[in-house]
Amino acid sequence: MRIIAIMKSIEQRMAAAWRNKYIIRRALSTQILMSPQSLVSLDFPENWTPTPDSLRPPTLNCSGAQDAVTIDGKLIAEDIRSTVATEVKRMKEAIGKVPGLAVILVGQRRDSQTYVRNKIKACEEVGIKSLFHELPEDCPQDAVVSAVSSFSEDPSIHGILVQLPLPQHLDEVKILNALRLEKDVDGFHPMNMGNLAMRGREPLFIPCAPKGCIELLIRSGVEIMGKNAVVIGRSNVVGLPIALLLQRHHATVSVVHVLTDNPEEITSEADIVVAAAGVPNLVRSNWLKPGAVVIDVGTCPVEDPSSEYGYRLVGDVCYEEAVKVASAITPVPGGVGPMTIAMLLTNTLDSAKRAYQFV
Ligand SMILES: NC(=O)C1=CN([C@@H]2O[C@H](COP(=O)(O)OP(=O)(O)OC[C@H]3O[C@@H](n4cnc5c(N)ncnc54)[C@H](OP(=O)(O)O)[C@@H]3O)[C@@H](O)[C@H]2O)C=CC1
Ligand SMILES: Nc1nc(=O)c2c([nH]1)NC[C@@H]1CN(c3ccc(C(=O)N[C@@H](CCC(=O)O)C(=O)O)cc3)C=[N+]21
Ligand SMILES: [Mg+2]
Repeated sequence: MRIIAIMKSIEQRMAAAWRNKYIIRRALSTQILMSPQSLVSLDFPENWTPTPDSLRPPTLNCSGAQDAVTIDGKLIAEDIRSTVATEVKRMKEAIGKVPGLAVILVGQRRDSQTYVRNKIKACEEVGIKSLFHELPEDCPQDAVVSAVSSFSEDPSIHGILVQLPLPQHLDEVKILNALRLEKDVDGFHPMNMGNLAMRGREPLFIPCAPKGCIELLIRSGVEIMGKNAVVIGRSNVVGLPIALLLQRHHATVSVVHVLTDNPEEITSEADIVVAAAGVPNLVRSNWLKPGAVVIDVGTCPVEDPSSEYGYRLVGDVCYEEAVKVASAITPVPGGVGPMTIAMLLTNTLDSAKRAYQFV
């Protein structure tokens, strides 16, 4: 009996030692897992100046007595954009080429028009060439497919983005199939998603908003490894890839959706909450564990005659309540949105570097 007990205890200790070694090895290989070109960087860039807020690392399990730190996505995105600008300049000087992005917008959605405008403006600022192709709401399927196909053939274009959602009558799958894998800067191609999901494989591109969320967490000093993360939403473009990315960073991930029983109960167990449901103010204070880190991806346009374009953006998280409970939170606007655009720029730059074999 005694010998068995001793054997058991040695076995347990060995298992624990192995587990710790495994975790450390994993941490060290995170950079490889993510690959340098698929993430901007896991370290702070040299020219990054921390804000007073970001100097105060969000502490998990705090009492909630203090208001949450605001994670400034706009500031972090600006920093990434300036790094991209430097790289584009270096590329232009060395080989006389610049990255090119094609943006296809079908229809008249006001919010889509704003996002597309922001994307094109961001390209201009960093020296990426952008081509904007606008099509009417009622345009035939063939017209969209042929626009995608012609950009797929154009060697000066390294990224193609078809702004979603498309009008009802269009077949999203067929249209995105016309998009060359090497130019899928949105990361929506099944081959990119499959490689993101599988261990030991690397996608060519990681979807922009999910990649932006992870960058925000890393650059704010939030540890992901070993933490409970809850993703609200499971769409192909946001919820699913975020859940996959969090797993790559060794979080324990739950995904909550419309058919989930007691979503608030599950979410209130989370150290990290990523809300991507598209439901304004869905996440209330009772959904959150004190000290949780909250990333709000939701951008829901609501009528507001007093604002510039007749609407304003509302997040999935009730900010006023969450700020009292969480340890860190992203605002809407000024959180994930600007990061999504910054990641689009880095994906386009990476794609051009790959095309010209420029390091
Ligand atoms: N900031 C940014 O850069 C970006 C913001 N967005 C925003 O993110 C939000 C989500 O986008 P997207 O994924 O495309 O939206 P979808 O409508 O495609 O997906 C929404 C997901 O949320 C789930 N969901 C909806 N309502 C609830 C609820 N009450 N409780 C729990 N889960 C719910 C749905 O569940 P089910 O699957 O069961 O239907 C679905 O999986 C939108 O507001 C969008 O505008 C998107 C991209 C980038
Ligand atoms: N193929 C495709 N790729 C996308 O990446 C994609 C898409 N379709 N369809 C819609 C969603 C939404 N999305 C946003 C991008 C920028 C902001 C953004 O810049 N937001 C700013 C404010 C915007 C404003 O000026 O109103 C902010 O949150 O601070 C928001 C949301 C990308 N999406
Ligand atoms: Mg949708």
